[in-house]
Amino acid sequence: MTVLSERITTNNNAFIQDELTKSLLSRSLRYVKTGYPVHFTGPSGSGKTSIAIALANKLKRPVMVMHGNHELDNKDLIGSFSGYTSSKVVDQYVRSVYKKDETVTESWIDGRLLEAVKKGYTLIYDEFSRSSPATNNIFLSVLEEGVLPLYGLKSKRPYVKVHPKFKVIFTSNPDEYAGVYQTQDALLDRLITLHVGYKNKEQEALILREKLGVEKNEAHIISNLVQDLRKEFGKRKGNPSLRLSIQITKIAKNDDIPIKGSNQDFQQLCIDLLSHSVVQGLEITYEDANDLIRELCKKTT
Ligand SMILES: Nc1ncnc2c1ncn2[C@@H]1O[C@H](COP(=O)(O)OP(=O)(O)OP(=O)(O)O)[C@@H](O)[C@H]1O
Repeated sequence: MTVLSERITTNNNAFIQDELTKSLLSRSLRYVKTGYPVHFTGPSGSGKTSIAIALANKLKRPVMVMHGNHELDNKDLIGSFSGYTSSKVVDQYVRSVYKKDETVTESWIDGRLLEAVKKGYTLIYDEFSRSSPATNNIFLSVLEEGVLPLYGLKSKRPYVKVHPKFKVIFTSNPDEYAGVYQTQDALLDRLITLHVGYKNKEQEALILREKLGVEKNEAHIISNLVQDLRKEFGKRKGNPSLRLSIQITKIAKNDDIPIKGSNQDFQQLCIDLLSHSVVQGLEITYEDANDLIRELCKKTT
């Protein structure tokens, strides 16, 4: 279980807000505060999880992060019995009298959703569409009726009431819906879905500068290169993401590789980090992908 109790402070983890991001964050905060769960959707590495964490931090409650996956089930969400505990009292106050009192109780461990719902945490349900619809169904009662049904829990009450401060923020990648689980319309109908797209050149360069402390022209070289590659991709899937721009910048900075399109070490670094996605996305050979990346690097100088 991941409970993020500290606010993000280090520069590396800084959440950089350009005008668009600021606006998205303040609009989503308004919706969450009014009681509507927000769902950030967009391609891989576009910043969905980062904005979800930034939004959760604004709510100033403990934050719990849960990652969707096909094995997640009601036991993970509600909880389960983990075994038995027994206690024994032996009373031999009077030597000739032996009295034994033994109690055996099943021990229960709260699941993540139950804990968050009871304690009023902010739950980030990252990549929720990777979990099966049967698992996600439980969110319908939480969001609609404000109760969490306690299947399998041998308690007198069949549900717990949702804490008034409990909030949930969802993220998903629409590219992953195909071939995985179809997102349930009933659940989506209860969420305010906001699209998080790739940043433009300026936004991406700003993040590289402020997060990693590179010079303005260096940040632009990397953001231009990645943006030019995105143009080559057009509407194809697997576009190079902000995550890749960050990786290139971090490695170049860490290893003193000059961030210059004409520098061979820099070109090689870009080839190493970008060629696989270029081969997959553009369906070309590694040789062609390497040539393309090298040419685009040279253009950035
Ligand atoms: N506004 C921002 N400021 C600083 N860093 C950011 C910002 N947005 C995204 N990042 C960084 O970009 C990278 C990708 O972001 P993130 O993990 O949030 O994307 P994602 O859309 O959730 O990706 P995935 O779908 O692959 O999980 C991370 O390293 C994150 O720290």
